[in-house]
Amino acid sequence: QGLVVTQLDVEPGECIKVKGKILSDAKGFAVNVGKDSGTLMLHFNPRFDCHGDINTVVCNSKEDGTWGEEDRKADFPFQHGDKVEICISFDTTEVKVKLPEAEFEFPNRLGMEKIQYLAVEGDFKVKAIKFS
Ligand SMILES: C=CCO[C@@H]1O[C@H](CO)[C@@H](O[C@@H]2O[C@H](CO)[C@H](O)[C@H](OCc3cn(Cc4cccc(/C=C/CN=C(N)N)c4)nn3)[C@H]2O)[C@H](O)[C@H]1NC(C)=O
Repeated sequence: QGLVVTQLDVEPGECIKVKGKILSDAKGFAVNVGKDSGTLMLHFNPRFDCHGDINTVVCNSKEDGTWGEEDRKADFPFQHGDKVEICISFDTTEVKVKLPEAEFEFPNRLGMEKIQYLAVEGDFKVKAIKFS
């Protein structure tokens, strides 16, 4: 189990910054934000080699424990061993994942108005978390 932060109150326009390092033999990692583990605004899941996906960012939402439709992104701006800084922000229509050289968007399917939960899972070593 990775880092889990609960009792957050992140509002639209605010930013959650996760700094860390991808393991050198990473198969995949995930950053989840939402209400709790069963209700996710965004499951941001870069896959190097897992579930049959190679170098693919898979995004999804989860409502009361049920996954939504997956959204596979074209961009894969990650490499084994990379130090990454991921900024997550949202508004009522979409959630954005900003990296220094890439940006991903995903619809705010559940119309969530605040983020109360953050979890980082898989082959990623969290160095710092910043809320701004
Ligand atoms: C083709 C067959 C049917 O279709 C597949 O059906 C699978 C099951 O539904 C989906 O997979 C599911 O997709 C979900 C998103 O939609 C979640 O990602 C879920 O994972 C949840 C989960 C998270 N976590 C923690 C975690 C997260 C990241 C890395 C690790 C560990 C790395 C291990 N490191 C090693 N070993 N070095 C661990 N555990 N489970 C995944 O199982 C596939 O996408 C889907 N594929 C396609 C093409 O449609």
